[in-house]
Amino acid sequence: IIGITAKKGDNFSAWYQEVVQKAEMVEYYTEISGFFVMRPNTMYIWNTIRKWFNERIEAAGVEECNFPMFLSSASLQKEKDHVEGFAPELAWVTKAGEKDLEVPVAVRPTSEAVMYPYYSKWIRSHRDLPLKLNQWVSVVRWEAKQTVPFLRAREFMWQEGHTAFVSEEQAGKEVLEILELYAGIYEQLLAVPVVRGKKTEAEKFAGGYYTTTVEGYIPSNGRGIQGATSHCLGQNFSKMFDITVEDPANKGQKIHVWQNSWGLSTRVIGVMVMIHGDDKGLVLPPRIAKTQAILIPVGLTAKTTPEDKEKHLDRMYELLATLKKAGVRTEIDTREGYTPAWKFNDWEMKGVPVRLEFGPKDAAKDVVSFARRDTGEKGTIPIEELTTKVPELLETIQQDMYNKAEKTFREHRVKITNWDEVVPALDAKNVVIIPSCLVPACEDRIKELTRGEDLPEGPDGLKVPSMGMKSLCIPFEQPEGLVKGETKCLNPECGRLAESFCMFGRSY
Ligand SMILES: O=C1CCCN[C@@H]1CCCn1cnc2cc(F)c(Cl)cc2c1=O
Ligand SMILES: [Mg+2]
Repeated sequence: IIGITAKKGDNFSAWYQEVVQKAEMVEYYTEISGFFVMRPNTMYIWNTIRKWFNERIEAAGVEECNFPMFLSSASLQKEKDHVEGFAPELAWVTKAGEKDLEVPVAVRPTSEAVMYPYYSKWIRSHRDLPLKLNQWVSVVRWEAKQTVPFLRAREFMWQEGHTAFVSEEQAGKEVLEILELYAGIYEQLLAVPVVRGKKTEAEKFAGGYYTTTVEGYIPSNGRGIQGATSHCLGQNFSKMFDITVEDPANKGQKIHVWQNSWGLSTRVIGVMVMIHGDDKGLVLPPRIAKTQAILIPVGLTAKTTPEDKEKHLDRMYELLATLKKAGVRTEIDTREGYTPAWKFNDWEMKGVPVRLEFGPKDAAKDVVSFARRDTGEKGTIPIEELTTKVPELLETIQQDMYNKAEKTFREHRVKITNWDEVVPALDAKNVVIIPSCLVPACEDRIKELTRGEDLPEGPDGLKVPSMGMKSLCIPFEQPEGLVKGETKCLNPECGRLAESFCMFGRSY
């Protein structure tokens, strides 16, 4: 049988793996585990994101570059303090052909160590600032954990932006501008709501000064997920890599530049699949759908004469041309030997937002029958209104998908000021927002205190997460009710004063 066999509600991970393969988005690269083939349906989405993002960062003065994919252990040494935690993820090339390399080289897991020696060479005077470069590449991190398509892979595509400024203020301003673009990719293209905030000291990028983040929520398992990050690196890397300019204020003095780095990866596609998909398969937000509408002939039977069939199909090709001219990415499915029902299933599995059925009865009434993929709603559209009604319908679907996901996230983001309500809230698939002292040791203790009892292996090894909760971010949008100097950190064993409300959750 075609279609998805796993049910999203009872075996989420099996459902997810089935959907991304049967919707022809990825193949598992069975030769080497942890790697995936990105197919055209995925690349269309990634390229739509890339166009949208590039347009906006170019307008902000960011230029494109492409640095080598290998880095030397010497340059890695410069950032050894925070790299040691990552060392197990580094992939090394030690041989060329039969010969050992004099000096092994590492495959880039991120490109600071590759790029910043050149930032040091290029940036001499404050007139060389701001320097703003971005590259669209893939990186390798030899993950030890179980890999999952899009969400955790040993090689993934991303963009990494690396910028340098003369002052903390200029850097700080850009960090937030980029973060807002990341939120835009999620909310405007992928119809996925995100919470904007700052990572705690425990969760930030250790090599940086502070990390801002957009955090998503997966209703199926109640987990939080990091969506993309925009870091202010402060002067940490300019001190490691000697990136300085003359101080215009007083000669002979050097200023270490203030830097940012920001990245968004193909993980965003996995988040979109998990949130919008259903038991029929993928549900694509129209703005990123390669095919927005699929025209399917119906009502043509053995009794239909060849002339009538040809006349009918000719009319459908006219509809196809009309819709394409109106800017609707439309295809027509005239495959012989497959029933309309089979075709409906196939295109539903691939997540096409709108199905357009056209049969002799529709032709007689000069209408086209439509079916929405997201809600299943059906109806008819007069043919002369197609070029306005179908684009409108696609925009309605885009907004409805976002609003539905936003409501779900909002309803599962609960403010809690009584510790005893925390674990029940997590077990009810919520993320929580609690008063927190933001101290790393307190977070570690909270993780231990909130481990659920290990649920028995669910069906087919689906373990509902019972791990403890991690801090996800300190939301820029703070709830009411925290009185500085009075409200306590919610961790009953802590006793410190609360600094901010902090969002915590079981997470990826
Ligand atoms: O997150 C981003 C956005 C784009 C540019 N980079 C930053 C920081 C990346 C942190 N990070 C993340 N993962 C890493 C893995 C590694 F194996 C090594 Cl050696 C280093 C790192 C590492 O520094
Ligand atoms: Mg990692």
